[in-house]
Amino acid sequence: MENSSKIRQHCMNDIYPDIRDNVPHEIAETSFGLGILFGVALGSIPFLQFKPFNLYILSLALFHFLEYYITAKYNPKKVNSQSFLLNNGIEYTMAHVVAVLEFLLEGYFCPKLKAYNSSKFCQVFTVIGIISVVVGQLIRSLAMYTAGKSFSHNIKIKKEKDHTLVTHGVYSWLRHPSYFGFYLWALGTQLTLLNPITFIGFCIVLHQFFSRRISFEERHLLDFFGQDYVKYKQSVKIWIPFM
Ligand SMILES: C[S@@+](CC[C@H](N)C(=O)[O-])C[C@H]1O[C@@H](n2cnc3c(N)ncnc32)[C@H](O)[C@@H]1O
Repeated sequence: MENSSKIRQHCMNDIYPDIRDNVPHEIAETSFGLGILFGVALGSIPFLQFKPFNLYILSLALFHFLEYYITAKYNPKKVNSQSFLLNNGIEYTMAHVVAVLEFLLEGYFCPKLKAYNSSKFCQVFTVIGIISVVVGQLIRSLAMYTAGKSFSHNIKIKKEKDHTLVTHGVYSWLRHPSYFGFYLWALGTQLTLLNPITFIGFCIVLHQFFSRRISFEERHLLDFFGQDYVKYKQSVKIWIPFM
């Protein structure tokens, strides 16, 4: 009884996601698909020679699931089927297609380069990659949780009523923590795959992408929050290299 009145109150406060943007069977299918991918990648680790590939698939499935889950839990008014970020632009899809191709080609022609246990060199890079993926994912998810209603996957060009300047928690030591987390996560996936070419490619593409995105986003944040954003910008760094 108490539960149902709470739910009614939430509905009245418009806290629940708009069902028209969250078609239930689509959300169920996507979550199921990501869960299957995660389960297969995890379950087949002991049987496959190229374990870095399993770790890569695990990190991809978890990343896309968490994008929707954290938005749904901490920013439910903004969640929609696109929040999985599976349609994250042609560049994102191409980057991962090229990464998989590099992995497969190098795995075929130079299998020693791809086997985690073939040398100390491979082990060190795989471990650094896994740590980067985990830390990057944690920072990204923490940023989404901390920013709450002020977070949106699309950059806002008009200030919404519930948009406040976030300067606490992870935002007090990184100015764009979700981008920093994504940057670390993405480079970590390429280190885990032991992919030298796409690692360098990701460094260049991500740097260009975030430079453009941050300067556009900050123009609007200055517009929304004026002097408060100027002060914040002066005191907290981005920490993405060369930005
Ligand atoms: C994809 S989120 C990225 C947020 C932030 N750049 C980050 O990396 O954590 C983009 C939205 O967050 C908002 N935003 C960015 N920094 C913010 C801050 N410190 N406080 C409130 N909103 C912020 C922007 O206005 C934009 O609409």
